[in-house]
Amino acid sequence: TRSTRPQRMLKAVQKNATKGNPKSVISAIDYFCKHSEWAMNVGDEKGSILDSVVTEVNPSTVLELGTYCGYSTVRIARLLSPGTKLITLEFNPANAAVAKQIIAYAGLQDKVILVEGSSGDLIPQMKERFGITTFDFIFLDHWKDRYLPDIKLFEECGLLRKGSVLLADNVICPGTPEYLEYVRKSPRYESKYFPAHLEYTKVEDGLEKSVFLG
Ligand SMILES: Nc1ncnc2c1ncn2[C@@H]1O[C@H](/C=C/CNC(=O)c2cc([N+](=O)[O-])cc(O)c2O)[C@@H](O)[C@H]1O
Ligand SMILES: [Mg+2]
Repeated sequence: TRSTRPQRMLKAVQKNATKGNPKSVISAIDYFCKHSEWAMNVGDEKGSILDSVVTEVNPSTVLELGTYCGYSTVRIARLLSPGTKLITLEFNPANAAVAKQIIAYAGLQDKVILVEGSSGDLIPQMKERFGITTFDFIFLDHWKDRYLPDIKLFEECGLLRKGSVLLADNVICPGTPEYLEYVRKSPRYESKYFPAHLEYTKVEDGLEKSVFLG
């Protein structure tokens, strides 16, 4: 049977990137998406904004919703201080399998805990399964209609503290209007929009950074 796009992306990484070199893995995926097949990675332009926010926050506890092929997982994990791990949630086993291999190719497997399952089920388990009290940094990049229910779940589960940073991809395209309205209107968040473009295109998109005020 024909291969899948994530499988072809993995092949491109294995062919064009250098094992153990996260930067080369990121470049190989961006090249694949620009010259072979578009894929829904956060991409290089928004990825640079992601990098700057992760560097600024320098988080000790990190969660990513929607691993997909692991592109943003690699971007984030390569910037974490020694001993810090990021938890990433992915409910599609085929995508998780590809992401696992891409993360390992980058040499970042010791900095990543990839959990198969849905955010709705797993978020309430974070404390007991991973000994998390609160998250310093959360990257939302999963199904867009899950952003709002999941941020409310974070509040209900007491997983946010004063200063927790949530960074959401695609708030313009495909768009997350209900989430955007919530974080911009709620007195419990200080929100800021970072304009950019939909990965590998000229279509407007951007990231919304929301700081929990406690
Ligand atoms: N609740 C959940 N728990 C765990 N994993 C979950 C999940 N919901 C989705 N996922 C996984 O996250 C990925 C989906 C991302 C949706 N992004 C998108 O739909 C998307 C679309 C465009 N686009 O159409 O231009 C551009 C983008 O940057 C995008 O992120 C898939 O791998 C899916 O299996
Ligand atoms: Mg996205």
